[in-house]
Order: sequence, then structure tokens, then C-alpha cells
Amino acid sequence: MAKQPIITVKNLVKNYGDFEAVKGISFEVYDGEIFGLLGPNGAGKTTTLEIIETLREKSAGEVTVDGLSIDHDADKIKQRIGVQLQSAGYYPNLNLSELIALFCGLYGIDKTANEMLEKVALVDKAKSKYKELSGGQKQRFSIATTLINNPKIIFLDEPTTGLDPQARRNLWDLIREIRDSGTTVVITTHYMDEAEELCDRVAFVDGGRIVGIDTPNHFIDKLIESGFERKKQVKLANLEDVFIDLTGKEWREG
Ligand SMILES: Nc1ncnc2c1ncn2[C@@H]1O[C@H](COP(=O)(O)OP(=O)(O)OP(=O)(O)O)[C@@H](O)[C@H]1O
Repeated sequence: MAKQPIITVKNLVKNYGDFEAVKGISFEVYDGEIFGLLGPNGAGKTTTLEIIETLREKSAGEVTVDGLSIDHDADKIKQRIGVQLQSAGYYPNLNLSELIALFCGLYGIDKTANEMLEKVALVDKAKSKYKELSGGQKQRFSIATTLINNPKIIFLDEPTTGLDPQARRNLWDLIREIRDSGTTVVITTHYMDEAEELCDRVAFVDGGRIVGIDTPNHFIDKLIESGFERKKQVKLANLEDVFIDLTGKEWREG
């Protein structure tokens, strides 16, 4: 079956004053995939995501999300997407159950905190405050909050930055489960191993332009076909494999 686009971006431009941060980019995200936006600092990834999320005004171009235009249907789009909040967005004195109840109230959705915390293996932390969680637990909690309104698409901006190898791998499993349950995932990351492992397709953004879009495998195969060889002989394992071998696969932070 042909892949159906759930997000369509056409000739998107964003200017900050005289500076053109996004220079007319076009791409599609397919329904049900994990799509990665990759690129150096300042490439325009967050700006692009925030425009799609209807949180930032564009300067020019067209964006549709689940068939709705960001120009006319921003409110409807907001109901169909989940966006990971920065930690500053959580009330510090509420525990995880209370925070979930608050979000459910805001969305007008009847769900129990346990139901949501179960999805991200945080039921035993239901009475803890957000600030008392480890880095991995904080990320898992914020992913749970993106799922409250049964979104069709979730947006995760660098979800594994600062996490240890076990917590990262664990989060990859969680993100794959979310994709397998039918939710499209759009993610940014600076970790190429993560993009290779997790993303069905990736777009490389550089200087406000898309310089390549394909599956990780195709990108790598094309590079090898072009005659590229690594300078150093590649070993069959790396230091991260040693880390996992020595310290185990289980999560440390519950
Ligand atoms: N509110 C703003 N006002 C002015 N310039 C901005 C603003 N937000 C972003 N920029 C500039 O736009 C460019 C793109 O920024 P953006 O945050 O989208 O990049 P990014 O690819 O997400 O980078 P990173 O990987 O560092 O998060 C940068 O040069 C940045 O300085």
C-alpha cells in the first residue's frame, strides 16, 4: 500500500528579522512512521517543528497536518498532536498523578493517571514530584503527557539528550511501541546511532535547507556505493557495547 503523508510541508520559509532561518523547505512525513529531523545546531529543526506544531508563525509556505492547514485549522491540529513540553511547564508541587489529572482536565479527557503512567513504566512513581525523577524518568513522563489526547502525531525534540545508554535504549523501545500502536512520531536528535536505530526515514537539514531525505539504510548504502571508506578500520563492537556488556541492559532508574 502506498505511504500516506500525514504532514506535508511545501516551500516553508521562516525569517527572524533579516535572517532567513528556514529557506523554503519541502518534505512529507508518512502516517505511522518515525521521522527524524537531523542537522547541526542552528540548522532550523526546532523552528520547523514549532511551525508544524502551530506554536510559531511561518513567513511563507504551506503546511498541512492530518489534512488540515496550519493557516486555518490550528486549533483542530492542536487537538490531534502531542508535543513534549520543556520541564519548566510542569507545576513543581504536584505529583505525577496530579499532573496527569491536570492535563486530562485541560484536554477534557477521561483517563486515569495510572493508565498513562503504565504506558511509560512509572506507576511506582505516581506520588513523586517531577523534580524528584531521574533524567530518564522525566523524559518518559513528558512522553506520557504527549499521549493523553490520543494524538495521531507526537513531536519529540531531542528526547534522549543527557541520558545513559540503558535509559536511551529503553526510550527507543518506548518510542517504537508508540509508533507500532499507530502514532506517527517526529523526532529531532543529534545522535546518529539513535537516528539509524530508530528512524524509518530521516531528513538532514543544514543552513535552513533540506540536503537529503531517505531511509537510514539507503543513505548509508549510497555513501558506500560512492566509494566512501572509513579511515579507521571499524571494529565489530564499540565502547557503548562494552558499557552495556559490563553494566547490563536493565534500567537503573526504575
Ligand atoms: N526567536 C528567534 N529569534 C531570532 N533568531 C532565532 C530565533 N529562534 C531561532 N533563531 C535562529 O534561527 C536559527 C535556527 O534555529 P533553530 O533553533 O530552529 O535550530 P535547530 O536546528 O533546532 O538547532 P539546535 O540543534 O541547536 O536545537 C538559528 O540561527 C537561531 O539562532
